[in-house]
Order: sequence, then C-alpha cells, then structure tokens
Amino acid sequence: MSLDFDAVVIGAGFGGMYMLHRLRLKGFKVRVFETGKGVGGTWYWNRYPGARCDVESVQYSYQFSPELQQEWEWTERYATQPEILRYANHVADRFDLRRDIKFETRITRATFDEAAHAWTVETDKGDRVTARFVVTALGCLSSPNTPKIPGLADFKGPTYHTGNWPHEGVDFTAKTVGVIGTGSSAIQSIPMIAKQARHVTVFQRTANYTIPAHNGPLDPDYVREVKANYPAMRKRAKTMPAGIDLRVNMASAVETPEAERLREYQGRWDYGGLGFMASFSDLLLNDESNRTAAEFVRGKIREIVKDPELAARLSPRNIIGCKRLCVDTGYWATYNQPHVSLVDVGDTPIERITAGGLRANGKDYRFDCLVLATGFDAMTGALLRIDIRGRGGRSLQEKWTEGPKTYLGLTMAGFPNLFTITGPGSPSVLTNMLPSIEQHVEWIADCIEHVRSRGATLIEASRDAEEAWVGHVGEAAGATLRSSCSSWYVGANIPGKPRVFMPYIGGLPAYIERCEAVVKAGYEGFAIV
Ligand SMILES: Cc1cc2nc3c(=O)[nH]c(=O)nc-3n(C[C@H](O)[C@H](O)[C@H](O)COP(=O)(O)OP(=O)(O)OC[C@H]3O[C@@H](n4cnc5c(N)ncnc54)[C@H](O)[C@@H]3O)c2cc1C
Repeated sequence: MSLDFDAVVIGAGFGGMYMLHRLRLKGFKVRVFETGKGVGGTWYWNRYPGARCDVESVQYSYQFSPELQQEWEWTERYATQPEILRYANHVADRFDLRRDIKFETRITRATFDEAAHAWTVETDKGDRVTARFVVTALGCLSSPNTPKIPGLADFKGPTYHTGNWPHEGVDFTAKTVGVIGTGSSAIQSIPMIAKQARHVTVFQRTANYTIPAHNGPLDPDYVREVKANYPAMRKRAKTMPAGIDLRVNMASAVETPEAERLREYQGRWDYGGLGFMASFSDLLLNDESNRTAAEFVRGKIREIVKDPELAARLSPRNIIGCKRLCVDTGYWATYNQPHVSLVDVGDTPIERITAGGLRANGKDYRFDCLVLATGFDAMTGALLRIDIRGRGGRSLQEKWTEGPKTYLGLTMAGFPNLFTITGPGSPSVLTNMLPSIEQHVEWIADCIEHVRSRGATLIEASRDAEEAWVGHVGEAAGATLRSSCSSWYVGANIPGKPRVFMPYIGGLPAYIERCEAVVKAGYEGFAIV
C-alpha cells in the first residue's frame, strides 16, 4: 500500500509547527491539518483583551534554534497575545512551514488499519489521507468549555468566549458587561474590559489566587545577557521541575521563622509572577505550609480591596496552587471601581441566562454583552472530539471511560503509530510548555526515525508499560495536595468527566530521565514490528 504521507500532524500551534520542522529535517513527508486560518494555536484563538503569557517571554520561546533566539526581540517581560502570535508567524516564515499545512481544516476521524500498519485520517473538508504515523499537537487548553447553563441561547446580546475571541476585537465602550468565571483568562481580561465598559458584573464560582506580574519593557542589558546564554538556559530549563528557573527555595515554610517567611513571600510578591509558588519547597506537600502562603495572599487582597466584605468574598478558600497560579495586572484593584461588581454563584449556581442578562440567587442581573471566561475541557477535550479508532475499531472514548491512560503521555496501548504531544500523563501544563513541547517533539521524531531505521512499520506501547506509567502518575499526584483539590487538572470543571489528576506532577527532569531511559533500553515498553 502506498501511503500519502509518512506522518500527519494535527494542529499548528507551537507543538505542531516544531513537529513539522523536526520531521522534515529527518526527511519525512508530512502534512499538518489545522482548524484555524493561521498558525499559533492558543495565541491564534485567545485574543481576549489582556491575553498574555505568564511565563516570561524570553523563556516562553522556542529554544531549539540559536538563530531564532538571536533574531527575535521580545518587548515586554510578559508578551501580549498579538506579540506571541507575531512570533509564531515569524517562525512559520523562517522555516517555511505553511507549504505543508492545510488550514481551515478540522480532523474529524482517524482510523488505524491493522493490516497496513497505517492511519487513515479524515477531515471536515472531505479529505481522506493515509499516513504511517499520526502525531496529535492539539494543545492541552484548546477545547473551550461552554457551561450548559439553561437559557444560554436566549441571550439577545453578543456572547464571547475568551478561548474563541473575535479576531476583529470587541469594543465594550458604554456597554454593560457580564463576565462568568474568575480563572486565568478572566483575571487577565476583567481589568481591561473594565477600562472600557460602563459597568462590569463578574459572576464568581470559586475565588482564585493571583500574583502581580509587574510587567514592563524588557531591560536591553538583561536581553543581551539572556541571548548570550541561551544554550545554557535551554539545558537548565530541563533540569528545573517547571521547565523554568523559578528560584526554588528548598526550605520548608512551616520550619522557617515567621518574620523570615513573610520576607520571602514579600520579596516574591514584589518581584511578581509564578515564582511565588517556589517561595518554599513544601507549599504543595504540607497543608500548614500551604496555609501560610495562602494567608499571605489573602492579606494582600485585604490591603488592596477597600471594602472588607468584598475583599472577603474575593479571597480564595482552597489551597494555593490547587489551580495553576494566575499572574495579573491590577486584578484586585479593579474591584475598587464603582462600576465593577461581584456576584457569588458558588453556593447557589446561576439559575438561567435570560434575554437581557442572567438570573442568580433569585435576582435578575442585566447586561448588554456576555463574556464566558469559563476555561477549557483541558488535556483530553480536543483529543476526544476526534473519532480516533485503534486496534479492533476500539475508540479512544471507550479506552478512556475511566480517565486517560497513556504511556509517558506520548503513546497508548491499542493505538499503534499514534503519538500525543503533551498528552495526559506528561508534565505539560505544570511546566513552561515550550521546553515540554520541544522535548516531546524531539523524542517523537527520534522514535519515528528509529522505527524507520529498523525497517519496521509499527510501534506500540504495551499494556503493562502503560498500566505501570498510569500507576506512577497517580502515585506522584497522590503525594501532593493538588490531587485532592477540585480543579481542571482533575477534570472537575466538566460535569461527568472522570476525576483523574491528568498531568504528570513528578517534574520535568524526572520525566525526561524516564523518557531517555526508555530509549536507552531499546524502547522499553514498546513492541516494534
Ligand atoms: C490563554 C492562555 C495562556 C497561556 N499562557 C501560557 C504561558 O504563559 N506559559 C505556558 O507555558 N503555557 C501557556 N498556555 C498553554 C499553551 O496552550 C501552550 O503554551 C502552547 O501554546 C500549546 O501549544 P500546542 O501547539 O501544544 O497547542 P495549541 O496552541 O493549543 O494548538 C493546538 C492547535 O490544534 C488545533 N486543533 C485542535 N483540534 C484540531 C482538529 N481536530 N483538527 C485540526 N486542528 C485541530 C487547534 O486549532 C490549535 O490551533 C496558555 C494557554 C492559554 C489558553
């Protein structure tokens, strides 16, 4: 059987773009399919006001190409969505990627042919192509979650989802706006929406923790230093649990005297960003330690928000780090403005959306525009929207009824020749995603090359290897406070989704070591045919 492609890659975000480049370098014939009209993935879709990265720009960059690193100039400590999208387009131009990407085409089905050792992939545009390998680069946060609130279709004004924002932008001037959600996208966008809107009403189910970004222009001396040391930074990223240098303080919060502990938190707060969670090494291991950090942030909310009753309602009650920590610019202070109000819908959920607003707590709230900052069906959502059929016609949906099962977050038993970039069971969303993506792409490309070099046509994870890895992922999660906490990491935001801690929490270095050991042992846990 002659195949159309060596590999089909699904998605043209940072994962799919690098996968295409890497496989091409090895001489493979590749076709990428992408739903959007352009490259960039997350940064193509999430165009809401205030969207920006929470990992510093110089580190939220590809690290595989020294030339790319030298030529690209980031302007701010945390780049905005338009700047990151420009970067993605620059990468596509530099490596001439577009000629192998079919845009505006969604993959709807992928079926494994056991006799031919190949996949047949079908699209919503009627394409039907065959390939030896399929690599999904669908993203962990790419399937927007629209909650099933009764009456959503009754709303007469415009409704916007932060994860699928209109490309022409939205002008909220003189409008009243209702925002549902207080996750990361809400925390970034509410201060910006409030700058334009006549009134903003925020509907909050769970208060969230956020740390100031202290964003600003990049100091040219700092950029020069970073550029001079990029190769070292790449190596170092892979030795850090989160894929970035958060300057982890190895001390325990509870064993540190209070004055010193508060100094550490204050220093991290003043510096800003995700490093706050690295103030002490046991914040996610010990309830008491976690409480000291959580209480520090609650104290800050009380300082910033003038109305004590409002400050109390904005103060999170769950553990800090339950969800990915947010990084903001002026979030808490936004609530001091008279035209911004907060409605709690945690204990009494929204009853229904109405033609002119919504009804909650027995009260009607009216607004012109509705913003759904309601997040994503994380990690598995985009994969399960494709009808993927492995051996015996068995679907991925059937395989994952009790939660996702993978070997290394990269492959699945029963689904030969299929690879998942940042799949469930890999560190992915718990890290700076760029080094995680690069490590996956390089591992997958090497693996495919290895199969070819053996004159083989099939590689498949064994059930035993998969079970052992799933067990290890669960054990690692169980050792932290995160596993028992209600968040999208465990699918808690999606009704009916199995409650399983999906990413691998053991850290990037341990994960990379395991992936490399598997290769050294001759692709241990795999059958190569
Ligand atoms: C608002 C926001 C901010 C973020 N900030 C950070 C940050 O600061 N640091 C960080 O490390 N990570 C961040 N992330 C995570 C971010 O998703 C990753 O950093 C990275 O962009 C993921 O790249 P990707 O290529 O894996 O996936 P994505 O960028 O999600 O790309 C996946 C692509 O697959 C396409 N696709 C999906 N299904 C199909 C299909 N069936 N057929 C065809 N195409 C399909 C989608 O259209 C999309 O373009 C953020 C995520 C969001 C949503």
